[in-house]
Amino acid sequence: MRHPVVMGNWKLNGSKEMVSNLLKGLDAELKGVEGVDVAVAPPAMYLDLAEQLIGKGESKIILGAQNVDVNASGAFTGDISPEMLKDFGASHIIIGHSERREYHNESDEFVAKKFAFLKEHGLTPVLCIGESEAQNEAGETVAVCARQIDAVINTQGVEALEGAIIAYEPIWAIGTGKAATADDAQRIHAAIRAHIAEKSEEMAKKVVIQYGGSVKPENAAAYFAQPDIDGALVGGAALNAESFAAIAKAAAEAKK
Ligand SMILES: O=C(CO)COP(=O)(O)O
Repeated sequence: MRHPVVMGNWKLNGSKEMVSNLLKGLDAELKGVEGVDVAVAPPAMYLDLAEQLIGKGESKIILGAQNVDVNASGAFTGDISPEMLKDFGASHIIIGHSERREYHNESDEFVAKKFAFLKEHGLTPVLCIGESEAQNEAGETVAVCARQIDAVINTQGVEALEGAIIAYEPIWAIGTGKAATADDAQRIHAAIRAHIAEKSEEMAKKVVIQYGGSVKPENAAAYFAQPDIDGALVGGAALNAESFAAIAKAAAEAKK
């Protein structure tokens, strides 16, 4: 049985005050909640503060980050290494988010390199995949997702997925309020799993696949009721302690 993981991607949002209020609120909301891993990915600037606050709290919130670069140290202005993320207690690292693929021209190959680098340093990659609206309308969804995953499998072997998380995020559903239906998301998740099963049935059964794209407290339970949806990667609704905790609680309830 796969353990559900609900992760909040805060994107480019936050201030010291907001991080402090959100994490304190979340700690209170999540007290006694079990059966779900809850992670947050604040902007890198706030990892230090987040690590301290999470350490003081009672809920076992997992600290994550939104990106990593592909060099360990040296003359790479502006980059952040896996060891730096580890230094602040961040373990679950989002890579390949569609916003980075689009605004920073990150290719499948570059994202796969990040994946390998995280694994090498004992960190958990949260690999985002997903199709654009045009690709969706052209019926290319599964092919796009398969290509994005194959960039990892073909260079590192299917075993590289051990312990990693895949986040299926249809681009047209991100921040639009136009969420995929639970049935459609389930169909794609099952297809992603089937694609991985072509290489390893065991890995396909084990790997956690989150859905992301306009997940809210109102629609979360419907996703988690699906057999192949193991959690969520949440944007907007993760910026509010009550709504993010409600999504985490829905996952814990559905996957009991
Ligand atoms: O991109 C997302 C999480 O990584 C989803 O964002 P929203 O939940 O705001 O649609």
